[in-house]
Amino acid sequence: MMDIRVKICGLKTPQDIVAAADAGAAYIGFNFFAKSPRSVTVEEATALAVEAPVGLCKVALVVNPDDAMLDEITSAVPLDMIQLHGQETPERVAEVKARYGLPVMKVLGVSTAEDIQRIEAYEAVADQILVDAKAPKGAVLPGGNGVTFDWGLLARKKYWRTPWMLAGGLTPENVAEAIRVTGARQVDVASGAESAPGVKDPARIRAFCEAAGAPRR
Ligand SMILES: O=C(O)c1ccccc1N[C@@H]1O[C@H](COP(=O)(O)O)[C@@H](O)[C@H]1O
Repeated sequence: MMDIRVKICGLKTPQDIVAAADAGAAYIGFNFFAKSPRSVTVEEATALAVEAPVGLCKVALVVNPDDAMLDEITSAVPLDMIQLHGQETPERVAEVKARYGLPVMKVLGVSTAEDIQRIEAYEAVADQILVDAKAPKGAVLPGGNGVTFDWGLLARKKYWRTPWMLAGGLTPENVAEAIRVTGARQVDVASGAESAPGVKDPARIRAFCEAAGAPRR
């Protein structure tokens, strides 16, 4: 069986990074959305990223960032990928890729079949697509809400032009079923690996990676 690549998102402490690396995660995410309980400052992310084990893909999660914000983050934090988690257009995705020379993962929220069609326009420009649940109406956060969507919608998308990752309410308890239904080879978790909002739980990180089928360390 092929290994699944896991992203643990919203890491805030050196212990979180050790737990993710030991559990076999392939990606770690630093969240720069200030309203999130998982957010870190540029200084905090820099300190975490410089100590992260070589080989872990370090991802900056940003929401509708302007160039000034991205300039500040990318000039300080050693990063491997930018995750655009807002309403960025395909043109903006291409612009960010060209300006910063980093792979870009564009997030698209899904709740209906039409949302799946919207993905196509981004496959031509993004290096990866992250498919997340749409945020509930009135939610403060555009992601990280712990809500799932109908995974059957994704099972019907047969052809992908670019690597993609599944997110949205994934937990150690449901991730194996989500992978089975969608055929995802990469999965992402934020709240499902926590004991309280913004507090990662090493046991849940380990359980998530094991249930997903991440390579054992
Ligand atoms: O995690 C957050 O707080 C967050 C805030 C703003 C945008 C995105 C955010 N998280 C991303 O959303 C997915 C799904 O989260 P969850 O697992 O349902 O809690 C997560 O993997 C992050 O990439």
